Amino acid sequence: MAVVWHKWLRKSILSPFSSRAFSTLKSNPSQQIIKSPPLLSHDVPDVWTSNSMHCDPPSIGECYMFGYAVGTPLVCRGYAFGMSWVRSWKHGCECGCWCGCGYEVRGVPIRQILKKERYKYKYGYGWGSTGASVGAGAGVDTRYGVCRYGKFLKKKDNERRARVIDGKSMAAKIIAGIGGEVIRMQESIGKVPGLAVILVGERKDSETYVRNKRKACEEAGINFVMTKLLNNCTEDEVCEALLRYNENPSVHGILVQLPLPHHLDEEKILNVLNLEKDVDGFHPVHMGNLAMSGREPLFIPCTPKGCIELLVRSDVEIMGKNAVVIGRSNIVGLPASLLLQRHHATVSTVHAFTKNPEHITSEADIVVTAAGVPNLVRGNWLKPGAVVIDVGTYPIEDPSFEQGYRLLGDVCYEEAVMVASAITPVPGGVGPMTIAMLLSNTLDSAKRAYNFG
Ligand SMILES: NC(=O)C1=CN([C@@H]2O[C@H](COP(=O)(O)OP(=O)(O)OC[C@H]3O[C@@H](n4cnc5c(N)ncnc54)[C@H](OP(=O)(O)O)[C@@H]3O)[C@@H](O)[C@H]2O)C=CC1
Ligand SMILES: Nc1nc(=O)c2c([nH]1)NC[C@@H]1CN(c3ccc(C(=O)N[C@@H](CCC(=O)O)C(=O)O)cc3)C=[N+]21
Repeated sequence: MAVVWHKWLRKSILSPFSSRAFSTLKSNPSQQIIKSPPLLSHDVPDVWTSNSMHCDPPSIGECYMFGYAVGTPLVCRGYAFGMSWVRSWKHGCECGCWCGCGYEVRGVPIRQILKKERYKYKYGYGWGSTGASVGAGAGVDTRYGVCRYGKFLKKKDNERRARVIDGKSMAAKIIAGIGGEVIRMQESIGKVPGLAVILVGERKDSETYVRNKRKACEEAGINFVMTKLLNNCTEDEVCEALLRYNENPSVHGILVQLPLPHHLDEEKILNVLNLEKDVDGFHPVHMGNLAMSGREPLFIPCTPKGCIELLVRSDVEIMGKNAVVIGRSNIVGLPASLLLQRHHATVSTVHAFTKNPEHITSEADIVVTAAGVPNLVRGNWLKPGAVVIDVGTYPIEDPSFEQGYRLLGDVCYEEAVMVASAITPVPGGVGPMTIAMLLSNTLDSAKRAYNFG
């Protein structure tokens, strides 16, 4: 492979690098949309952390390279690029190299990583080359942190950075308000709202989300109960637990934590849930009412409701704006589109079969993305000044984090923050608001049950 690389280098050394590299990248948008497998490992072998000129890939994957390197099968999925420059002046020259890649190195999704090397020679000419570091893709450079490149390089970091929409503190305020209402309820009628959660299996991320829900309930004074079932439990066991909560008058909201293990029929189970306690708002009756004008659903799904709250509380006008929702799932994308439409936005949907998603997205004033694909939305997908709500939460194993994993959003944050006017972080954006909305739905349900205004 090194031989091919050198041939190509000789042929291309005089060609202008950057425009070619980026236009090739741009004209191949499909390379940017690669769905990652679930729960990945961080093991990048040492060979990728050396910066030698040698680059025999240890295994075959997909890789696309630009600049002074050839498209080569490698362990890097997505794309990698490398480029060199030589700038000469009267008595010397400057040269250097950049290399980087996107998406995945040995299955590890990463933000755009860049290594930048720069050399100055006082006399004569020289060239910087990304050498084997290009050949090796950015696996070499995962240690160097997040890059800014191309047009993003030109902006100063502290200028034009988007406002960060702080979902965590917004949610804390909402939960405190709910707490106040719970006290009022308790003092007037001696009752408090109750939330029941059914958790099947041992997914670490689900356990964290449920733990966060319990903690929020405790803060607000909402009674929290949970049934934990084994991964291999039967449908009947789940339904029995559901039926018990359906009948229990001190439970006003029931949530079956998704995803369920594959052997369980989600639709069948959710159909058992009492409509008046379906605080997730997933039942077709709630969705139907959400979709039809002039009707009010009993419950609005928590995540899309949280997205709207984030926009409204950040003073982002929705009416008359172009909104793009990436994803069309029953629990996030579809209800988010319906809700935005209710708020009089003009809504486009982008999904896995959408052609030119970056073009559609780049016309949006508001982008809500819920695909579950890390780094799907790049800086150049966004209209300058757009507001970005990143719903995506993609867990990747990371032993350095307390829970053993960390979360990635759908948006390449470091790029988007230079283009957007406001953006939600992951974590700390939509997630906490989802929980606040769950509590709000539970409070509403209890108020309805006790006819308490
Ligand atoms: N922060 C929070 O509170 C919450 C976060 N989430 C997160 O949001 C994300 C989405 O969740 P959910 O809706 O349940 O996921 P689903 O997998 O059910 O749906 C994903 C949607 O994204 C679309 N999609 C997938 N890949 C692409 C792509 N490359 N380009 C464009 N569209 C794509 C799919 O299209 P198609 O329909 O064509 O397959 C589908 O409509 C996940 O990361 C999830 O963890 C979910 C709930 C709450
Ligand atoms: N029936 C059902 N209803 C849901 O609403 C539901 C579900 N199933 N299954 C999974 C998704 C996902 N979801 C999240 C909730 C909280 C955070 C959350 O608290 N996130 C924190 C970080 C959490 C962490 O540290 O891992 C944050 O973004 O700051 C994230 C995601 C609800 N969902």
